Amino acid sequence: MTNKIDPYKYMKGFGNHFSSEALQDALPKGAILHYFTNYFLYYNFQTILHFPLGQNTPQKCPYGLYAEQLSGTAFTVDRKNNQRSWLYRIRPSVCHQPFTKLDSKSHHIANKFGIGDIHHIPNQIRWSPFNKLLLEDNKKTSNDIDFVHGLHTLAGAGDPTIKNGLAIHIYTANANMDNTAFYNSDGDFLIVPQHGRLDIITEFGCLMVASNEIVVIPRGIRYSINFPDGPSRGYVLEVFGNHFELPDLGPIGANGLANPRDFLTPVASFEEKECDYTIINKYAGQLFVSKQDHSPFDVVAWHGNYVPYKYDLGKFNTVNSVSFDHIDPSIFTVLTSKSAFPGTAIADFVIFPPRWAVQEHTFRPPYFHRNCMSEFMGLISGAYEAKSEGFLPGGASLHSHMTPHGPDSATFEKASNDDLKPVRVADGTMSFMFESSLMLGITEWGMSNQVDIQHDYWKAWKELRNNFDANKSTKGQ
Ligand SMILES: O=C(O)Cc1cc(O)ccc1O
Ligand SMILES: [Fe+2]
Repeated sequence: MTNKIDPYKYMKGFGNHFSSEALQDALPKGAILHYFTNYFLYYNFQTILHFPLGQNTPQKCPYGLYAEQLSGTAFTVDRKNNQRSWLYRIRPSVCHQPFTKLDSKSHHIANKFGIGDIHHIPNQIRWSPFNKLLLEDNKKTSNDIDFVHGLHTLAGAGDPTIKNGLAIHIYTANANMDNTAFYNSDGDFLIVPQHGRLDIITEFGCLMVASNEIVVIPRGIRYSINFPDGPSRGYVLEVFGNHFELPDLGPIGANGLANPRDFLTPVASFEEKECDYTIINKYAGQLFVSKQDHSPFDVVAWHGNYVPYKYDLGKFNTVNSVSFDHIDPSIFTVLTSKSAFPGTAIADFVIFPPRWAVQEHTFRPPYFHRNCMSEFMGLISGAYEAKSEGFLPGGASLHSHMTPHGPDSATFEKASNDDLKPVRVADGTMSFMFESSLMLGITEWGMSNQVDIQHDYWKAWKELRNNFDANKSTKGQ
């Protein structure tokens, strides 16, 4: 049995406490045993009245469902940060056979990010689009790589076992996860599809996620991904610590950047399916597999604030300088996963959306800089304003701690001489940055010949000439 509700309906809001029922009254409304006295007729009777009382664990749940809590934060976390959802399901998740570990050779997920485990390199690094995987990976044909097996860890720092750190994965895949679901115990996935839509079935409902949208699936939530457009590619930012939240707005005020009501969470939708089902779990960077005899997507109703959600990057409300100078890219932060140090993220998800550039007497593209943070960038479509060539959709770059970088020679030359009228920047393009306070290292795979590292990337800045003339001052103009 499946419910008749359109599975791709969404509820709006970020951090809301949602309630959703695929069958009417599947959420426990609570029951109160009420002693009712009718003085006129001189008899007492007892009745059960149904009130809209928010009970989570009634003695018996509606429709014979099981109640199950999914905690996204410790029980004792302060109320404003506490995240949990209650799921009312045909069977509790515990109905599965024991997990067994998958051979690490059967997948490409890394679990060690320490010194000596992966490559920490101070050079500027750029990868051409990750194209090779579908054809060459493990000699598989282009017909049989699902999302989990198409995941390749490219970079990372920290350790999921101490809930501190992040990993960056690239996926290229085309096969549906038939009768297979995945959940991650290590961290939350922020998925950036670059090519091809993701048709995602989750315990909370279904999401269709296209390029220029992102989806966040917090740890523990089970899901399957299908690829309705065939071979697909994208980036994944996994954070091991705090969940993603909207950045504070400070002097910007109460509105702007990613507006909360543009985040979409699916409505409840379920299937009652008895069949051989495989559950894959990423646990401490290893994959474990378990069998069960039914679909895990059997949640008939749920309520809570620990949920998957998607966001259309085209809805980002961009702010920037309307006078002069290039403002730091933190103005483009969509979501952040905070560390224990105020203002210092484990990972910020930052985008560079199409916008107007109007700054006067200003070098408008990104400046030359060295940063105490790691900057990993990817390109969804179009071209990035700081690079005239070589940074391509589906490719990536990494500029690590204190690694100098900035506009390439051609961009510098052009922007130093441009007529500074108001212009559209990056029309039709979308690039993004995963910026981290941790020092990112690159995995064996990220350095291997299965990817295309552009070894001449350093030449992007080679043509920057010495323009110095001690006798010539333009007074900064
Ligand atoms: O390096 C990059 O291209 C990202 C970036 C963009 C920007 O506008 C300012 C600083 C910065 O690191
Ligand atoms: Fe940068």
